[in-house]
Amino acid sequence: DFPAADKAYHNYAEMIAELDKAVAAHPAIIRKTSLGKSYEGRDLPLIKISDNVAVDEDEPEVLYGAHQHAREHLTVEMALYLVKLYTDGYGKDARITKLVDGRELWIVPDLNPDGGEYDVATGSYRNWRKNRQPNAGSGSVGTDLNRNWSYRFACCGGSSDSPSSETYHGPSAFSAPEIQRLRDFVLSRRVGGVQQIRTSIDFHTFSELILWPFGYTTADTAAGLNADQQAVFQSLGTRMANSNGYTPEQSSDLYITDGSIIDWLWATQGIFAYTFEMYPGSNPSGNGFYPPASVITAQTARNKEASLQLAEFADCVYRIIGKQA
Ligand SMILES: CC(C)C[C@H](NS(N)(=O)=O)C(=O)O
Ligand SMILES: [Ca+2]
Ligand SMILES: [Ca+2]
Ligand SMILES: [Zn+2]
Repeated sequence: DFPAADKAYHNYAEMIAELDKAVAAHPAIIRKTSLGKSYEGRDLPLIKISDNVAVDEDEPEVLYGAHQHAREHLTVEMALYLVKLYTDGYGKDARITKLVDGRELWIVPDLNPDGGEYDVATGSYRNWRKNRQPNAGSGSVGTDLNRNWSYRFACCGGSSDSPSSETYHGPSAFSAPEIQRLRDFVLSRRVGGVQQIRTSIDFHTFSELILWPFGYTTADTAAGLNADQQAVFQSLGTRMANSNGYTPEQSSDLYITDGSIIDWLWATQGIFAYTFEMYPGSNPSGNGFYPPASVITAQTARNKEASLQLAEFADCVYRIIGKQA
């Protein structure tokens, strides 16, 4: 479990219990199902929040994801914050109510439960990043889930071929079961050949950044990402950054990554997908991946406005540059 001082962070069982509490309290608007299982067999919970939640209605869909990287525990707290925001606010806050009535909101609170549990298993942090899948022919364990997506997989020096590396991309794209499960869910949201999910945030820590595609190239525009689309990404990214004080930039401005989730979500599904790197902004005296539990409330609420904007623009993201699709 987490070190005693950090007990306010939710371990896997506590996270599941928190989700079940929300479902019990608001059954008309929230439903918990599953993406399937992690490598070690843990359930990967999938949350849907919407009016008539059991019905697939013709409403723009939004995906919030968290915890691809094990040590980035604050992102699980961010996902739980969003669950509470959209359920406790329903029927009370007009803006929240309008979104829950007019959108279908998907939240994946924990894509890497095996890594997260391993990181805290001894009561002292292990600084673990990857999943817990063994690598054939190697003593090293784990694939970097944010390098295992298939778009431009291992193309450009943005990941490692070495199983012992923190950014090991895995033996092939989609080799990690957790990534297969999230891929399958996103593909299942193609209805009549049209992807219903319009916008997405993948939460990470740290550095306080809002990042948009592409990660695999420093070029602002490229095949599959034209000037209008780049302008949309930049405009919405900047607007969200104005609300939370993060720095908005193209993902590759930080460093080149290949096989990342947002490149796949955009290039293959046309989803306006962002990576949020949360608090802290820089590496303090300690370890930036383990901020004290005392910051959870402020640093999750800090992303309220941006999270709502992402959902509000999901009906037509091009509106933000004054255009239609
Ligand atoms: C999304 C990219 C550009 C940054 C991310 N950084 S993290 N969250 O692993 O420290 C990563 O390396 O996956
Ligand atoms: Ca609905
Ligand atoms: Ca729908
Ligand atoms: Zn990360």
